[in-house]
Amino acid sequence: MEFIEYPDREMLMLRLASCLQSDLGQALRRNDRVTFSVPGGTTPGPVFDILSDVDLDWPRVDVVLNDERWVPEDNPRSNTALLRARLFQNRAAPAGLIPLYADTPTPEDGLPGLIDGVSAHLPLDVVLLGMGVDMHTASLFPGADNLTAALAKDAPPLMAMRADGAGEPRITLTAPVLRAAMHVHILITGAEKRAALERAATLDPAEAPVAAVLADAMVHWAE
Ligand SMILES: O=C(O)[C@H](O)[C@@H](O)[C@H](O)[C@H](O)COP(=O)(O)O
Repeated sequence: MEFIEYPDREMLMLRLASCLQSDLGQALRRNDRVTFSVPGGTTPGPVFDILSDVDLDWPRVDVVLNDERWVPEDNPRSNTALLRARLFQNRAAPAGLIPLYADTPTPEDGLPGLIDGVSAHLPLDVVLLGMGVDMHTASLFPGADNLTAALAKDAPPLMAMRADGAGEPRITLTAPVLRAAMHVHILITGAEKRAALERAATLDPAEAPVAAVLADAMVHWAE
């Protein structure tokens, strides 16, 4: 794991966007199309704003969320809506979107079609992840009913997850798919998440799911 500390959040977002642009550009020189996986949540918006206007062959980039809450795009909790508002703008507007939501009553009903869609774009080339203070990443939550299955080497690429049993239904990329990416970046801010990340580095993924992807990750942090 490489840990990079930035003097402030503005510099963090600028330098991380530059790293991602470089990794994506490298992948585009090797492949006709590249797959870029990104988080939802409240932290990555500024990186998306910067990335949306960097010089890349965006029509050859396919974007897939790390995870999605099982809500339609008109719901304020939708990560897909976040991407449309903050990343699929400017030069990045023509990038492809690999869906992680389908209009079915439950995630389990939508999974087969979504798995087909994601599988056609594996392995991931560049992954940006967030992390919660509980050391979850994507929707791989400590204590989730099927976390063991989502961490297993033979996990399917996507699984339905619930944070704690009856929690909000979500769909998440699983640990082996995230770990197999050519470049893995983790974006965290604040002292609490730094402490949580340092703790996660000493724990098993069953207790700290982010530990499943730390080994080859580049962690980007500012206060
Ligand atoms: O759907 C989501 O919320 C994300 O994919 C999730 O894994 C996120 O990265 C962490 O929960 C951190 O979220 P914040 O950036 O809001 O702290």
